[in-house]
Amino acid sequence: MTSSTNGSQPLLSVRNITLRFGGLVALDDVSFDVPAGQIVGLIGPNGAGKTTMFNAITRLYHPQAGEIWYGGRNLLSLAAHEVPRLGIARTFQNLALFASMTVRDNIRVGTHARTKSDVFSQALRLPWVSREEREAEAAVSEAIAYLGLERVADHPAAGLPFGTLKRIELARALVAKPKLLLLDEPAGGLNHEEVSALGALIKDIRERFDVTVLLVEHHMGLVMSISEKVVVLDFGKKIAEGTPAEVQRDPEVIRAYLGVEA
Ligand SMILES: Nc1ncnc2c1ncn2[C@@H]1O[C@H](COP(=O)(O)OP(=O)(O)OP(=O)(O)O)[C@@H](O)[C@H]1O
Repeated sequence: MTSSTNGSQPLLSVRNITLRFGGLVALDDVSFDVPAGQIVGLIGPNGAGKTTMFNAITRLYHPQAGEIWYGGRNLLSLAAHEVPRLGIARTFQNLALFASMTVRDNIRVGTHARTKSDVFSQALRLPWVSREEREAEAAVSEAIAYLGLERVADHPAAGLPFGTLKRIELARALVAKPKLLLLDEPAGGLNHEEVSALGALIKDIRERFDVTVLLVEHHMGLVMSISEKVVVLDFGKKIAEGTPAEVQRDPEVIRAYLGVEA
């Protein structure tokens, strides 16, 4: 196994996570750190456990063992609904948008993670509620412009091209003002030009929004070109961790991908 080369503090620290579905061990004693400010790739063949790891971090799945530390808190002691308020946002492999809602309304859903108003304070029209609403609305418009969605902003999401839907999901994650952005196969279904534009976009997002990125992706060119560090899973186990160059020449990784001894 290779070592990673970084000096920054971890924003996310996954410690000895084991998660089983009945007899199937989807994650087997997996540990890794996501240093603050970095782009970290989480890769592995189909069924390796990548999405399961995202679902464990966001509390949709419940690991049987281990800890997930984020900014001094063990996420496993929290409920799923508490996670977005900590500044963790995600996109989904199979998109999770509301088809009949407009693009703008879909993106606005992401702002609920950052606002603190409830039905009572909204009903009373407390002054901070309208300020919060104005700020949220400005963030929605900013994300629409940043991701080039102005032309479709008032269209329903249904029927829009796949690449556009992916950008809408990204906009929805960004308006939540995340500190940690979990991207699940953002390049899936995109063409060659769209993938290279996406690489530049993810790097720009990291700078502009000051986020840390954990990226699940099958597109090796993308992962290797933008990640500072790559973690490799195979059949639920971590088989390698290191810089893209270290991981690419790791015999275990080559074996896992090619199915042959290196
Ligand atoms: N809800 C579930 N119930 C039962 N088994 C599951 C569930 N979710 C995932 N699995 C199983 O856990 C294993 C890991 O799946 P997971 O989706 O995390 O892999 P992945 O690395 O994301 O794969 P892919 O690259 O194909 O998306 C697989 O064997 C999968 O069938």
